[in-house]
Amino acid sequence: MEKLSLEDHASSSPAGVASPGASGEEIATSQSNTATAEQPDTMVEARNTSTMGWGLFATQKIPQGTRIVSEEPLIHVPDPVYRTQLIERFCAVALELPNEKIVTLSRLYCNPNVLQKSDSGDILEWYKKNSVTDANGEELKGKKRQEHRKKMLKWFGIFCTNFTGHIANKQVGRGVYPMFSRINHNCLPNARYGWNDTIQRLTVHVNRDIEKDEQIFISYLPLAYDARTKRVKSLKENWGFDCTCDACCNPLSDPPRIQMGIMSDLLTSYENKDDRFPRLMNMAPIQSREQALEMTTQLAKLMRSEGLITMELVQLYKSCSQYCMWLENMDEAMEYAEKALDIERCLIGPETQHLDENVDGWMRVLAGHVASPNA
Ligand SMILES: C[S@@+](CC[C@H](N)C(=O)[O-])C[C@H]1O[C@@H](n2cnc3c(N)ncnc32)[C@H](O)[C@@H]1O
Repeated sequence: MEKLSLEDHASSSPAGVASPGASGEEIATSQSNTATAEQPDTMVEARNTSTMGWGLFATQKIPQGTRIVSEEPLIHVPDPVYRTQLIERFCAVALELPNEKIVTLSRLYCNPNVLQKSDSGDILEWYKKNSVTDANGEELKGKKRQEHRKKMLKWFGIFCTNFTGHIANKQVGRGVYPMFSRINHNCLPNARYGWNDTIQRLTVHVNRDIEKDEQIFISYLPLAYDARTKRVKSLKENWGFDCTCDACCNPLSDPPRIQMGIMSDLLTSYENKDDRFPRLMNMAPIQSREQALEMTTQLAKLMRSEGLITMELVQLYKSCSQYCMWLENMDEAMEYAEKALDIERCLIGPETQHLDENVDGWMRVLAGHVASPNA
């Protein structure tokens, strides 16, 4: 794989600091982690940090593109239509979980902000309609039933704090993963996560070389281009913390992100043949494939110089490749496709059959076009 040249913007937290974490409980991550051939279970471990509760740390140097986590869900809840349905489904699934899984779940962090006022009442309603039994099959009554209900509310809070979307066994749902749940946020993440439908696992890959004892970070936010104030607000509202990452503390990191956002919106306007955004911004719209190629190349360059190695970058290189093909520059089309493939492999690994438009598929289209250019 081509070495992606990145500036090292890593923010690392002190390793092994003995101070109370968000959850304040000891965990043995190597037990909860499902190791695979690609994932030695010694490569990363959860450690307490001084400011972020638990975090995931590298126990050794890790080369860029390495899969550091590959997990099956601890719990899977089918996607609901509304909140009450989520609670009903969660309670039903949680009740069936084997004890060791409940123990693992209950050790994870619970962000108190995630629970809504109505949740406690909705759980009470569920308990009114359903019988709950103990390990011997005897129905829980009175105080025991009440205690169980309180625990259920806590487990639900933990679930809401840590779940991520997935498609387990062809069913769209939400899953909690023990190792993944310990990864903190950074607006300049050094890792990327995603559900891999091909191998039916949640995977995390590092997007640059990682030093021993460095903390692993993902981004909790969907878009890298958002400005600092927007990111800080969203993280506070949804995850309950004040982001103090380098990008949020340094006002100079804002102009490139804002610039990237504008470039991305201009490109979207061109692709959608909708000039409202450039008119609103009083900017010249993109008018030709040559201009679109130029702007996409610049945007990709800016992302790389900022250290943002994300799936957006894969899409940008793929678009560059597409524009080059339309402009009948097949050599460059292939070069951009290879760059896209390099980054896709780095962030997902080779198992990408589940993606509708993976780069392998695009390369086959390119090869077909070279074989019969007028097809
Ligand atoms: C999914 S958990 C991550 C692991 C968590 N730190 C733990 O102790 O298990 C998400 C929570 O971690 C904390 N967190 C994540 N990133 C953080 C950051 N950059 N700064 C401070 N707290 C952070 C917040 O409390 C957030 O709600």
